[in-house]
Amino acid sequence: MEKFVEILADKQALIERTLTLVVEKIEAAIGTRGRCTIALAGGSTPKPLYEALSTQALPWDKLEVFWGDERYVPPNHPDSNQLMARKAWLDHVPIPDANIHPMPTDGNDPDSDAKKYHSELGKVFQVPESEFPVFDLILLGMGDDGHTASLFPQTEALKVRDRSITVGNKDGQPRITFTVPLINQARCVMFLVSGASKQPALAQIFAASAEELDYPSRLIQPQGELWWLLDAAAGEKLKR
Ligand SMILES: O=C1O[C@H](COP(=O)(O)O)[C@@H](O)[C@H](O)[C@H]1O
Repeated sequence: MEKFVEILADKQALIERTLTLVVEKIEAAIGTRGRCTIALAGGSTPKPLYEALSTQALPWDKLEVFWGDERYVPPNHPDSNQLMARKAWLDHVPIPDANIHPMPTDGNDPDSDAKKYHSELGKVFQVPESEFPVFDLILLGMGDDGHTASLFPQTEALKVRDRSITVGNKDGQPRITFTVPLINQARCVMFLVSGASKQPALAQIFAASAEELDYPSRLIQPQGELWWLLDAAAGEKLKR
């Protein structure tokens, strides 16, 4: 793993730097492999990044878009990570619908929907279901509690090692999420973190030792590049 940590002056600088890196990674993947497989983060932090991506001229038909996690709500629900990314970015660029792979969340069976998405990954990546696909780029956020994707502290989802997709648990509510081994297979993982409320968790995640099950983002150690992109408010204490 190659690890990079950057602390940017403010949220705007964070978004601009991330935009540059994401465009570089997309172009490099398409140049090398003919397509780019990307997984998107939800939450509030990446929205301006997605808005900025919507203004770029990229070979959109070469992008295969997935989500790293999803709230278990219908796709038109205000909490849907898919809806946010579509409104901010995907609805504004000529990306074929077949290249957009939302997590199924409108049934009544999160376990079965997690299995369906696992199968969908196998088909798009053309790997047997027993193997973990290798994403070109996985975008992640981090919650104030150190969770990433829908891998929440002290939950069963953190221990899943035999499949790509599982059911997360946010205060008793199910979510669909990438598992740790799937994320760790990626060529590049980028954390995008903004705001002072993230400082306590970041201190634990960057500490020499801390309980991984309490701070799930510590479990993210990809075989490729790991980027931590922070604004000054989030990264202030890490500078000292
Ligand atoms: O619930 C979620 O939270 C995290 C962090 O979100 P943020 O609002 O603090 O940026 C996010 O990465 C995840 O995808 C989302 O479902």
